[in-house]
Amino acid sequence: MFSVSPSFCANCGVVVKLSKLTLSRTFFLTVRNSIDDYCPNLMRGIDYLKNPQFNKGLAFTMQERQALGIQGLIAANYKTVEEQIAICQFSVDRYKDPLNKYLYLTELQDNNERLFYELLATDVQKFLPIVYTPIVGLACQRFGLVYRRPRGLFITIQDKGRVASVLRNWPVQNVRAIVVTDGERILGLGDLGAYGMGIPVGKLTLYTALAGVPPAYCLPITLDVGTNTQHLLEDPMYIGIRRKRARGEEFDSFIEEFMRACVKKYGQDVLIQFEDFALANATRLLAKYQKHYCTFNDDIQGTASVIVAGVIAATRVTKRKISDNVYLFLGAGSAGVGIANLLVDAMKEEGVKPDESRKKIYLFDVDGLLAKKRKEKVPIHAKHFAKDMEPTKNFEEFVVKVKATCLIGVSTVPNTFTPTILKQMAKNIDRPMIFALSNPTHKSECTAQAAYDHTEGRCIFASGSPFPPVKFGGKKYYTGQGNNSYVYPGIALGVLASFAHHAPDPLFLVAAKTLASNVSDEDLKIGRIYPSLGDIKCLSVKIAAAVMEEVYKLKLASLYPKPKDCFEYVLDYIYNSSYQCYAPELKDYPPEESGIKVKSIKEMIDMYKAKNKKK
Ligand SMILES: NC(=O)C1=CN([C@@H]2O[C@H](COP(=O)(O)OP(=O)(O)OC[C@H]3O[C@@H](n4cnc5c(N)ncnc54)[C@H](OP(=O)(O)O)[C@@H]3O)[C@@H](O)[C@H]2O)C=CC1
Ligand SMILES: CC(=O)C(=O)O
Ligand SMILES: [Mg+2]
Repeated sequence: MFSVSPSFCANCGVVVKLSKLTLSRTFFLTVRNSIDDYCPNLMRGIDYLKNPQFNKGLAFTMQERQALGIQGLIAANYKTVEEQIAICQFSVDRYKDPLNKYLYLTELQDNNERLFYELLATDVQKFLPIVYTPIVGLACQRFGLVYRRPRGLFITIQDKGRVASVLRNWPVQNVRAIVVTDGERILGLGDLGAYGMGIPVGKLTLYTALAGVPPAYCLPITLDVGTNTQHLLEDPMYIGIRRKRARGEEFDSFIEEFMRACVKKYGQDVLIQFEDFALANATRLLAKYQKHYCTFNDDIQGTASVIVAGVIAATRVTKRKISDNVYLFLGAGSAGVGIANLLVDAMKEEGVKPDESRKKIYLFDVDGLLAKKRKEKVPIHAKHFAKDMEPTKNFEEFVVKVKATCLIGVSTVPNTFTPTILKQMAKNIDRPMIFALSNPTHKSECTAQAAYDHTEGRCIFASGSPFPPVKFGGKKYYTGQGNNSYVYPGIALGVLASFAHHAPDPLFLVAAKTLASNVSDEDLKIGRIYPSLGDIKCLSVKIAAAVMEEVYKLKLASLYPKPKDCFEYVLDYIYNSSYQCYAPELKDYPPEESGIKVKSIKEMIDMYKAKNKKK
């Protein structure tokens, strides 16, 4: 903590008084951003209401209303943030259609950013499925309907040659993290083109909600290179350019221009997270840019990290080492091969050589087992996992043949882990591991309940999207969410806090180990191989601190000297979503009161519900 008084406005050169405020470094950075981008000397009172970074709704005190000149522009009543949260929770609950819940939260984010993040923090378990998978998938499919206020930047293939100038239109100057998609493989929903914007927006919302990355640092981008989905090209609501996808040189040179423009505008340490690109481009672009930019592919590396974490945590239940398992994948794309590669790295730490560990990993794609002799080509990114075995397309038989102990579904095809397959897994081993990772929920390879039902309740289960608790043998189990959201926000935070200029694979293994070490015995007892989402922010800070240590070890940091205590440093760095005070000099006034005395958010919601019922 340190005092800042006074500060200097980069826009107009006028000294801005932030006196008498002791500001955390985070707040300082946030305020600086705000000053740079929204010079208070240019802001009129109404702008405090219109700008989601500043807006507090009825939580503006009378002193603030007078000081900012907004008295009368909002209703007279004062509401505490707790009351506002209660109203929001009540409102979300009133919507039955999940898309309306999504819309409500999006509008809140667009109107009052701090309240939005405060609300999310009250119940991550409840709100995550709305702003993220599965409902974000639905929102993407209906994005023409959902799209209202601009959020995120669209750069189209028609902007080729002018990408830098489009990037300049983004109103915030010191962006530090970009999540970019081209919309070709949105969750397991296929090519949604420009409708894919929901994904970078949702992913970056989690940067802030789960890891406290200041929202002003975050820029969601959709590279609109067309779509091959015919019904979208014919959809009158479609918001993207109407053409088939750019491929080959046209696509590659566009991406190249985009990457260079990002670094030119935001510096060499701007973090660029690739999200939901289709297989061929995802693997190729990662290989091309990984060593030259601060970039990672979440579907490949983030997913690998979270699943390896789950496998490590499960060793405490199964009493088998990572290398004691036989891994069988349904799906050999970005996620599948990413996980397989990181499993090999994890087994190396158990003293198993890569050639040996690869023998324990089998992958299937649409054309069956990745076998050297099969007539269909084995994709280049997965060649090292191809087996000297007879080709087969019979997954069910193969589960028996290799006595699989861990099934990993990343195929986008629902219900492919059939009852027969699950029963066989229970015959293969006492505690089979079942990862049904395809998103959103209706794409999952099996449900949590089916996994328990067909393995006599002996499985260890995780899914990409959340499932309700499982009932089996008179007990309730709370299965975990094997989703990259457990790690990518924390990894990004560590990379940003250390000003790393690369984000290589070892960071993802470190994150996996940190995540696994935070799974408690209680978690394992109730069937979860991941920690409760209630502690996710603290977990992200731990992951970020561990990532920072690794960044320094690998000499990738640009922040020197290295902080003495990375955990403390990260804590000090993160965004505080509490409302800020805009009239500090009047701080001594008696506190505002809303007039209704209620004790808790729950009590307030009950009150609203009771009133609503009467009507
Ligand atoms: N839980 C999580 O955190 C994450 C989940 N995912 C989910 O995993 C799924 C896959 O993602 P990703 O790997 O990026 O996608 P890709 O398109 O890269 O890979 C999909 C793979 O599945 C294979 N496949 C498709 N249909 C079948 C089938 N009927 N039988 C066997 N294999 C099949 C494809 O084979 P082919 O190439 O031959 O067509 C390909 O190998 C998505 O649903 C996504 O939402 C992804 C990332 C993170
Ligand atoms: C979770 C995720 O990144 C995906 O399904 O693509
Ligand atoms: Mg993804």
